[in-house]
Amino acid sequence: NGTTLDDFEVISTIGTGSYGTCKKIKRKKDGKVLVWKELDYGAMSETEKQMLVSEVNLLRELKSPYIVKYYDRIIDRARTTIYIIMEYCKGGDLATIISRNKKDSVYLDEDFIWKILIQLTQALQECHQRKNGRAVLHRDMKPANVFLDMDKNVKLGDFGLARVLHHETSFANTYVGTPYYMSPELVNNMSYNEKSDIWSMGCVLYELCALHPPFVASSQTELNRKIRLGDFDRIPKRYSEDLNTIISKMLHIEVTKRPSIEELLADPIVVGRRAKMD
Ligand SMILES: CNC(=O)c1c(C)[nH]c(/C=C2\C(=O)Nc3ccc(Cl)cc32)c1C
Repeated sequence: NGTTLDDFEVISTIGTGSYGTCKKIKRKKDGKVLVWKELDYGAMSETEKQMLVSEVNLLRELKSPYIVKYYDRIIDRARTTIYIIMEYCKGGDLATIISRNKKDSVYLDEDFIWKILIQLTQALQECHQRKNGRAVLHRDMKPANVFLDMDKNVKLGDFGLARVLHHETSFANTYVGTPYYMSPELVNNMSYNEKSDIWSMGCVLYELCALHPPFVASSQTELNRKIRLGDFDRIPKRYSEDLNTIISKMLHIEVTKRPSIEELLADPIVVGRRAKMD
């Protein structure tokens, strides 16, 4: 592709994480506002670079109104940096929204939470539909990886990139943040599967209601114990039994009892709510 860095103007830096830096940019030819993620692959092994390439290619394949749109990529060999150009999500990330509402002690509206529930489920449906045999598991669904566009529609971001960068050997593995959203099967060192994404989605939706994760502890060991037990308080009473029922189903500690994406979308409660929204 003929895209170069000169085709864009950097407006501001949005965030910096273990993955690299996210910047708000403007495309000069038409003024369109986008973002790019700058990833320095200088310290990556050949394997990690291959993984990064395949993750970016997967991102290109995923087409859903509820997944951040991939536009292009630029490779600057002189700076060993890859720039991944994606859509701008004006509403920001759910982690910021949750912490702001928590600070102001303001609960989020139930309708807003249902909209996120339904759109996140549809985003995962796109991921789990096997792409040429490969299911793209998100692996790192958490409030900081769920974004909103200017109409407050969900944009699921940060796919396998997180996995590539948390690849044990890369520097990015300097462990940041507590794994509140780790599923029981992962705590028990079993394999990650589609149902693990359902569990994480349940944690995100629970946190949107309660403004804190379902399982909180001051140590990893204590957190693992709580996750294994699977006991959590009901979401605040201002929220309906229907919402509590659906979120509780997603947080079933037994993988087999946890609904799949298809089962969630076919659940009468979800069907009923979607009918009211469309
Ligand atoms: C407080 N959060 C923000 O201000 C914010 C805004 C306005 N946008 C973002 C993030 C993204 C954004 O705007 N587009 C994105 C595409 C992919 C990924 Cl992984 C992230 C983004 C963030 C974190």
